[in-house]
Amino acid sequence: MNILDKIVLDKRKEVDLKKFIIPVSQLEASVIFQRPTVSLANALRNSNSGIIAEHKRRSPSKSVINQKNSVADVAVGYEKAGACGMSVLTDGKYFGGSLDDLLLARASVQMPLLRKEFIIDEYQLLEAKAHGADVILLIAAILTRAEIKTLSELAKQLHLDVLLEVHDEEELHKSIMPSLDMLGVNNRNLKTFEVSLDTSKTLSKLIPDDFVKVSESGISSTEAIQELKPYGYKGFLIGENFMKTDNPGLSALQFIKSIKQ
Ligand SMILES: O=C(O)c1ccccc1NCC(=O)[C@H](O)[C@H](O)COP(=O)(O)O
Repeated sequence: MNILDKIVLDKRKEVDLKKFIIPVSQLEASVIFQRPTVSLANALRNSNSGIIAEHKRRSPSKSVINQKNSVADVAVGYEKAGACGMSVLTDGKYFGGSLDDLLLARASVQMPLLRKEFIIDEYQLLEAKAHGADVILLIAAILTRAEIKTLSELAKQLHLDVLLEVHDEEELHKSIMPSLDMLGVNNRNLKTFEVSLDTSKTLSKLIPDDFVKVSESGISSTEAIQELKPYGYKGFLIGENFMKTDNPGLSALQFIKSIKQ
């Protein structure tokens, strides 16, 4: 069984249990649920850095990345650095994240927040909104076309942006539909965990111009950004490169400054 299959099996159990503990009515009644959302797609269209900076403690490919910095400090640092948005991993078992992380980030910054999660159920969209997310991630590798349609259309009704993530051509062809805002190409091969920017380069020409293109994973230098921009990428999702340092906000600041030079 591959890592995504394992994560999805655990996620199904987790979501089914959570529905009993916190009913939808309670999520919808929260004050934060009514908050107006901010579009990450628009922020990326109008930016010349395009950085989406991620809060990431650990991952299946790296057992320890950062256990030290608080999510609030990281969020404030990323916003001051000029990031277009922040990605907050909310999976506990594999990434050491939580919905509390999302809430703490929301309480600390105004920039668009992406709930980085393995979304398989409409309930998780309501949770995302009730914890301050502006954007949700849908991963083509774990969803059918019908599920992508249902989830993305609900997200749009909730005024959430949708970032759809693909790893290959087949996932891309299966997923394209008008209810998506951004198309993310993940450079990490989830079987080997190897990263290659060639994945973004190869798939870029197959992504229609109506979608904001985002390159995800394995970006560790400003040269990589300069290499990807001619392929039409407006967004760059970076986690480990910032989080592995003592001061992720400062690291993002230096990175963004050097892109703009
Ligand atoms: O990061 C992993 O090891 C991983 C494994 C299995 C599924 C997803 C995984 N990562 C999620 C992400 O998409 C990345 O955290 C994100 O793109 C940032 O990547 P990086 O800059 O390489 O930390």
